[in-house]
Amino acid sequence: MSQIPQTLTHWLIDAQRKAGGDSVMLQLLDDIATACKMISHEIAQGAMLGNLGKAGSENVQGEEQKQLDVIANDIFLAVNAQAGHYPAMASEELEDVYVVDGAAEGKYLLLFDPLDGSSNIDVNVSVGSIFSILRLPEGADPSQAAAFLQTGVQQVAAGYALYGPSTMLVISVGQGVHGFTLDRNTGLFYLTHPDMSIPADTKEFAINASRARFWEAPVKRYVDECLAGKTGPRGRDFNMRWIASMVAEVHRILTRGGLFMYPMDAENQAKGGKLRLMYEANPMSFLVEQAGGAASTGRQRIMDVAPTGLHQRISVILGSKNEVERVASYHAE
Ligand SMILES: O=P(O)(O)OC[C@H]1O[C@](O)(COP(=O)(O)O)[C@@H](O)[C@@H]1O
Ligand SMILES: [Mg+2]
Ligand SMILES: [Mg+2]
Repeated sequence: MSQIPQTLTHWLIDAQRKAGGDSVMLQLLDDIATACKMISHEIAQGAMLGNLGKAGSENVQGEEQKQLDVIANDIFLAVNAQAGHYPAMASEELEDVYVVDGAAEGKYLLLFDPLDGSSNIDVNVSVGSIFSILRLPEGADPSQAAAFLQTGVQQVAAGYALYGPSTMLVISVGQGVHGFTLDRNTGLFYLTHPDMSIPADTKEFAINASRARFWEAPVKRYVDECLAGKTGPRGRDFNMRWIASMVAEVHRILTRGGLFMYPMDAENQAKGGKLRLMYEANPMSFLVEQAGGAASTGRQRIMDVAPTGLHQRISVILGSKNEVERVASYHAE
């Protein structure tokens, strides 16, 4: 009989047995998986459910919301509120902390980007969801943003769902990075990518090159050197990608290596960058470091940044370790 891969549930039970302690993390990740399956279903229907297009509203950051941004946000809130483990949650789509009724005893906090890369939704290109789980600090008031403002190194789990040609859930509880693929027939996630790891070297980078005129000198230098190819200072040809969906870019890097940059530049400097620290940069940095890669602002390790706001933006340079270190060294010069 052919071997059936391990289901997410069995993998979580195993992981909990090995780590000891209670089964809370198992329940938390199982709920995340349920929410992601529901979102995956909505997305897979494409135009059939009339869910594509604008919602006619803006989020807290003044960005236009798509209907699916709102739907995915509602699903994440509803599914993860049920078990009562989170007294509060925070989302890209909500200005303030969302307090969960009847969950005052909960010991964890959930932050999420319910739909990442949502500009891709109407053109049927991969999108994702990103999440970060923190402990509620002893004595902290979960209804206040201050309870959430912890450094990335304090995350207890993080991950993303990728809604691509197949739907995948990629998670880390601090013991490596593991990828699960959704089987639509059984509705179960199966372990297909155990121990994902990022090679230290790469010949592929990702950046939105339309912003080149705004780049700081170290970023411009790095990209120019890559583009110079074999006859340039790097002595080899590089390939470039830009999907405009961070989940899809990070997934590629976890699969075959690479460098991803959305740096602070002259145009986004006043905001601190484009990507959000708490529910984009930190969870992705946690995964990337767990897979042997690195994640930096260019000037400091992302997961050491002391956050000042729920929706804080930050410069992001992550992926294959030697390339991240090279860009950081250009910033230091
Ligand atoms: O359109 P740009 O400037 O290339 O930005 C793309 C980036 O913006 C994001 O889409 C931001 O995510 P949201 O869709 O959650 O706002 C990233 O996923 C992606 O890397
Ligand atoms: Mg996003
Ligand atoms: Mg989003």
